[in-house]
Amino acid sequence: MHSTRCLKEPAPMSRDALLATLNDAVGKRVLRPLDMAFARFIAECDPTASPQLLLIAALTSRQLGGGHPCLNLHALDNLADEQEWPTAWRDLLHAEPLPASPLLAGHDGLPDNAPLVHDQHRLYLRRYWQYERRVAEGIKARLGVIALPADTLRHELQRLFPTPNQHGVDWARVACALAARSAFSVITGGPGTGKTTTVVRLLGLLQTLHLSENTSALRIRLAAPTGKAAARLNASIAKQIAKLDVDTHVRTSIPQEVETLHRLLGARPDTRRYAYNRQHPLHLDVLVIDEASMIDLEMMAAVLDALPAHARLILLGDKDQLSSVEAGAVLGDLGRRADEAHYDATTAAWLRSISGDDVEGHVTGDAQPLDQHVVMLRSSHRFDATSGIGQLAAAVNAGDNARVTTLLDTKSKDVAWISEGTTGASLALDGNATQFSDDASGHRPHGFRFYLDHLRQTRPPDDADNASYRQWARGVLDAFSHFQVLCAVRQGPAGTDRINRDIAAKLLAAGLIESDRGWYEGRPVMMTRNDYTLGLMNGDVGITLRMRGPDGSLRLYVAFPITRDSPYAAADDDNHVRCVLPSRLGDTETVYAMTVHKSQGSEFEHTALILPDDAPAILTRELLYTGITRARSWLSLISSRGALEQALSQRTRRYSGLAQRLSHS
Ligand SMILES: Nc1ncnc2c1ncn2[C@@H]1O[C@H](COP(=O)(O)OP(=O)(O)OP(=O)(O)O)[C@@H](O)[C@H]1O
Repeated sequence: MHSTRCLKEPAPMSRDALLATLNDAVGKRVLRPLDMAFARFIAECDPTASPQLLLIAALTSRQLGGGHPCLNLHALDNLADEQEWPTAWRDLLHAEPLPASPLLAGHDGLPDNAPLVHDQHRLYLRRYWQYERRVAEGIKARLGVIALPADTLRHELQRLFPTPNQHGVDWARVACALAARSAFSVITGGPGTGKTTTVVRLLGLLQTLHLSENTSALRIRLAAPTGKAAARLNASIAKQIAKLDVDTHVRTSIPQEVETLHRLLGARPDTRRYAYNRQHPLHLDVLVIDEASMIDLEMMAAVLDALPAHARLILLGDKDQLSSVEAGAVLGDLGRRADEAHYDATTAAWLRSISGDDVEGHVTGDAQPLDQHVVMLRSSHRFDATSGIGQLAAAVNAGDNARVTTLLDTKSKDVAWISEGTTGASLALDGNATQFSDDASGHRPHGFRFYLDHLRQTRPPDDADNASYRQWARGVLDAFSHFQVLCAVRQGPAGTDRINRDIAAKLLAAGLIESDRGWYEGRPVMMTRNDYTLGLMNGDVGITLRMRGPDGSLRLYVAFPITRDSPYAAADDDNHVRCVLPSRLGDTETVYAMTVHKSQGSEFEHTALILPDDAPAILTRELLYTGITRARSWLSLISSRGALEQALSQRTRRYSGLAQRLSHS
């Protein structure tokens, strides 16, 4: 469509006729009611606004619903096909130039009250244009090189990486070296590639370098986008700090507490504003954010706004995972060139002299400043060469259909493929254990019977104290987190709604739960919205348990795991459980099965991933990869061959201008 844009006149169409097509599109779910409302708002604000302007307003708004911060005018053809736009719109969109209107600002953002901004070949709602610019500016301001004492750096790197690397370049060492000399770095890699281990070494290095010249330590904060991800990093970081070979005062100056980004920034109920911002920056020198693939554009803008100018930002995450639920694909944009690395000759020479790593094979002529701040960790220490999960994840990432098929057709110790005959609910009780080859260690995957048996077998006596009940609740929550069913969609025969109902019915029939409706003991629920009053966030998972109330009676409560930094974490209680009456919980849903999107930031010993046959558009390589990599020890994949092939053949694409803004820094 772009190639012909300047050749045609817009097809005549009245505003009313256009608004009628928008209305139709809402009926067909091509547009959201919100997009229609935005077009109407533009029509009301500017009685002269052309039909073309109203249409691009609706489409730009619609893009946000699909996670794109902008409407890419160079991709109109693709979008029209993907999103099934009516043909009546196509002619209108061919018109060039875009109509002049006080409601449409240029790339300088003027007029500054215009709700739409046209920058290069992209159209934005102003708020998202501002976020993107602020993110780009915040990152660009940190792309300089920090001068470091070379001898000390060399010596400390040798101390942190004492064993010579057998496989050429030690990417963890490269990550530490490059991140040490800059205020912005991205460390990306798949599951178990050593991101946490590397960042702990990096923090040890930064703190050692700093303390060699200063008396007070660097103020370091660790954060993650969700409570689950924060809790996971909390557990792994503590282990890695204990192993770190640095002086004791350096080790004790590295924090172990990981907080959620919302809490770090001081989120306030019912507002998008945070307590920490440009006017009131955070009190820190180094900020590490894990699971950065989950950070959307708006959140990243808020983080960069709140970061003091001198502070370093280190992002950890897996660039190949699904992007954030909200608009933007920040880590994907930042890491899009990470596979090849694209270092320049200066970076390569510096690395050779400092860490001894030879990255010559990753030097390219088109190296960009951002590339010098991105390192990809390339081998998994969690999945060995025989691990089905590890090999499958790699083959999916590469889109290698033949390899995926070979791997799935071979019986393995940790992957079972069920291509027909079950919807997934039937394996939910016992976890499909018979489908896996024997594990030499005797470990077996479990299903939901595991936590429900645990619930019954470890229940405290009626007269037990509150602490015993909380300890019990923690144990049940831990047992529940062993197994999770993941679906690609919510609706349809393989969607979470249906699978949750089916699983509850099976558990009821097996006598494992007392009801499959309303609130019953054992019911797992997920928060579907942030509740700042209760200190619970969208995505938090709790389990309904009969527990002791303040009046001593036993009642149903929902027990949620909370992070140590939560205001509800009792100092005298290591169980970190928050118990809430079901009647106080607003939006929740049953969560034997959750969507892959919601599972980001979590891992389960055994994951059952169900792909639908009736929702091909949703199936992408990133979704499949994200679902597979939620499994730590066992994966049951329930999918037809067709659904798998569909997922492998499609990529998730987010239209954004961030990469381009950063490419000419
Ligand atoms: N260079 C290494 N050599 C050997 N083992 C390592 C190395 N780096 C990390 N490990 C081990 O591999 C495991 C995974 O490491 P780590 O938790 O740092 O990876 P990650 O990328 O952060 O994982 P996740 O996917 O859970 O975020 C840990 O047990 C860690 O001790």
